[in-house]
Amino acid sequence: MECPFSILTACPPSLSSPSKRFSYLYRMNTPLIISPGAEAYAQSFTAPEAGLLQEIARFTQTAHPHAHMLSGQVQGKFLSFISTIQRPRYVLEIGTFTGYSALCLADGLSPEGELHTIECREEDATTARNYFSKSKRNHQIHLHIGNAAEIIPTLSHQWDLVFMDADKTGYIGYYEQIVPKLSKNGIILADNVLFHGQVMEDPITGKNAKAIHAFNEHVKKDPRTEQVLLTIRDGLLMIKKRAE
Ligand SMILES: C[S@@+](CC[C@H](N)C(=O)[O-])C[C@H]1O[C@@H](n2cnc3c(N)ncnc32)[C@H](O)[C@@H]1O
Repeated sequence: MECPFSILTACPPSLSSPSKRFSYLYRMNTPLIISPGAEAYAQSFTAPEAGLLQEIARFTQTAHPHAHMLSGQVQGKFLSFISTIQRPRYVLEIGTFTGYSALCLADGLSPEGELHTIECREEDATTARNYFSKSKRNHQIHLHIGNAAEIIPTLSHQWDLVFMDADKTGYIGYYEQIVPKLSKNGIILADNVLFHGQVMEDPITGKNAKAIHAFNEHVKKDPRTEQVLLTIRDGLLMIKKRAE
């Protein structure tokens, strides 16, 4: 009997072969490090997305050639939970894409809070801006267009919550820019730290997987912080300052 949360139920019935189903799930934001069945099960037992997030996800999955970059429902809800529990004043996101994760991170902003999100691709920034304008948080969202490494030093806030989700070779640099500006109970969440499982290869061959592994090592050795690597989606590294 077919498991109700197997790869089959997560795919349109027209996709008959396993390879077609895997490629469908990859495009639909399911990096294969987590089994597609487990991902489908997790999605079905995660609270549904708000209407605007559904709209962004639908648009991205049908119209964007890099739809797999979208955080998606499970990770998005996790970001939203952290934000609503923490009630941050200042949130930083590196890698806006079409705006999905930014709106999740904005969920818990305090009334005077600000979310700063950075995107280098004009086209994606325009898409995100359009969706932000439909959100009740629009007045609290500051979208910066350009290279994150140059923009971060121009922002003088103490960050309560940071989501790092851009070019993987930049992670160590972003981390070093952010740690001195992390608030006392601030949290950094770094995405794709399993890099589709490629960080576990020996030797690691891909440029991005190498950069991510170097980042994971860098954080592990840093006496200023401590971290937990969560196997959500493509891996999320949650980092905070060490208690003094
Ligand atoms: C994985 S996507 C972000 C996905 C988004 N956080 C979400 O969950 O929907 C990465 C984004 O980072 C942007 N990006 C890559 N390098 C960048 C850089 N150096 N500065 C700013 N944005 C960058 C890319 O254009 C892309 O839109």
